[in-house]
Amino acid sequence: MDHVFIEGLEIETLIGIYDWERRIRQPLVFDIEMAFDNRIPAASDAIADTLNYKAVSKRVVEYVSQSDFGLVETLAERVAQIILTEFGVQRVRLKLSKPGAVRGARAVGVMIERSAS
Ligand SMILES: Nc1nc2c(c(=O)[nH]1)N=C([C@H](O)[C@@H](O)CO)CN2
Repeated sequence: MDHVFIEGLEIETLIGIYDWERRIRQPLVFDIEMAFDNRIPAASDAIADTLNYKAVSKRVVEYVSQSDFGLVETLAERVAQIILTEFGVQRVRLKLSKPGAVRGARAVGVMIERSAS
């Protein structure tokens, strides 16, 4: 299966379960893989025939930067649903990393894979 991907998309937002986290903004990093048949846009060489990674990135930044969830799990699910429903993607794999949240770890977070129903 072919994919359009977005790697290392860093977005600052309000996220976390602790009181001190409710008062600051923290960086999150998104790695996103979206199933998409590469042969369709390759046949026409037209941006209209592809899954536009710039448009998806813009929408994810807009949503995440205005969100204020406690858990990374909740945010990951919401972003995956936006990609499936608003961009007509059949399957999305999403890794949400919270760098610096745990001392000694480069990042922690979740990885999910969801399909359009
Ligand atoms: N599975 C999760 N574990 C934890 C989360 C989370 O969102 N999902 N969040 C926290 C805190 O907000 C943490 O990131 C602060 O350092 C702890 N565990």
